[in-house]
Amino acid sequence: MPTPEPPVISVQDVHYAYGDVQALRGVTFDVPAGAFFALLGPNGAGKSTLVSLLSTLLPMERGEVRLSGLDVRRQASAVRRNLGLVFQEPSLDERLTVMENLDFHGRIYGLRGRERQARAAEVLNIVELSEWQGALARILSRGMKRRLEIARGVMHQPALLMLDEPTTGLDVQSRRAVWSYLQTLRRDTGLSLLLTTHHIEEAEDADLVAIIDRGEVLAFGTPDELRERLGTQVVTLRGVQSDLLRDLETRFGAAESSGDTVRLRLSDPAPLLAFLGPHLPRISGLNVQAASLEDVFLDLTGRALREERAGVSVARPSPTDGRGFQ
Ligand SMILES: Nc1ncnc2c1ncn2[C@@H]1O[C@H](COP(=O)(O)OP(=O)(O)OP(=O)(O)O)[C@@H](O)[C@H]1O
Repeated sequence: MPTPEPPVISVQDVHYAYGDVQALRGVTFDVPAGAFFALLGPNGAGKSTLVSLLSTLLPMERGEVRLSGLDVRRQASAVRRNLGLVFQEPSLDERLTVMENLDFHGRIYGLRGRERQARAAEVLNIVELSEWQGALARILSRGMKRRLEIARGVMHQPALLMLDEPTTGLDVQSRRAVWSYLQTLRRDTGLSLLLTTHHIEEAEDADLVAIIDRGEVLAFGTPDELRERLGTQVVTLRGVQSDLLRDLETRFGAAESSGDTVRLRLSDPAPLLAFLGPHLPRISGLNVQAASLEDVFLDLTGRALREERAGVSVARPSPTDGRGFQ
């Protein structure tokens, strides 16, 4: 019988501290090979620390991390060969052409002449940059640069491509293009993806999501499982006066309110909608939606991820800030 493929990521009871700051407190999960996995968490949750341990940029302290069965502690160089990185900050050599950027990367990973050329042509084709192969990287648009970084990230055929906020700074069209190429790569090569993002809608498309906060995994599962755990529809009402809010809370339980906007999470919104009928002339807006990952995040952490991220600035150097392996 063939041995089953090991998980592409296996994290077992991982702890990590920077001096007194406990960044990871016993993180455990497995991601099966071929999966698109999203790591969601607010600023300081421990995402970069986890990603750095996985990519061998930080030394392991306690616990075990494996990539496709390879131990990051004892098989670090094999782990690196199996890993592609796409950084948040641009990391191309702007003085080189599109093809030279790929060629250089291929050389670092020990790809031989003909194999290197063939592979470069293949990945350029996937991201639709073949016609630009002779152009200097400097003249490409932001979206094209990101596509080239993806092509470079998979040039050496890694098992896992790690993407740190890959669509930051891209317009909607370029963002869609990036995702379309990533999906093609997954379909054609069985590549696994690890995404860190604050665009929750990008995580909605993931096969598996981990929500991490203060160094702990609060939830792990498919987006549907996470939403089902919350078990709800979200009803948002606008223009709600305080007497109506009191009435709503008495009948339907605690509501979140901000100004005159009120949100209620209910497994069945029908009784609320029936109750609201006579009050409709008094409210200015009514919306019913299935719970989103944002709602799950809010429920678990008590904070909105968007708010968390809004004030974030990139002051602290990060292992995924574009410098790559030292
Ligand atoms: N080099 C460091 N020295 C001291 N503390 C650090 C260092 N790097 C991270 N930390 C702390 O460890 C915790 C986890 O940080 P980490 O960068 O892993 O979180 P994150 O989820 O990646 O956040 P971000 O989205 O801002 O990158 C935070 O409390 C952070 O302040």
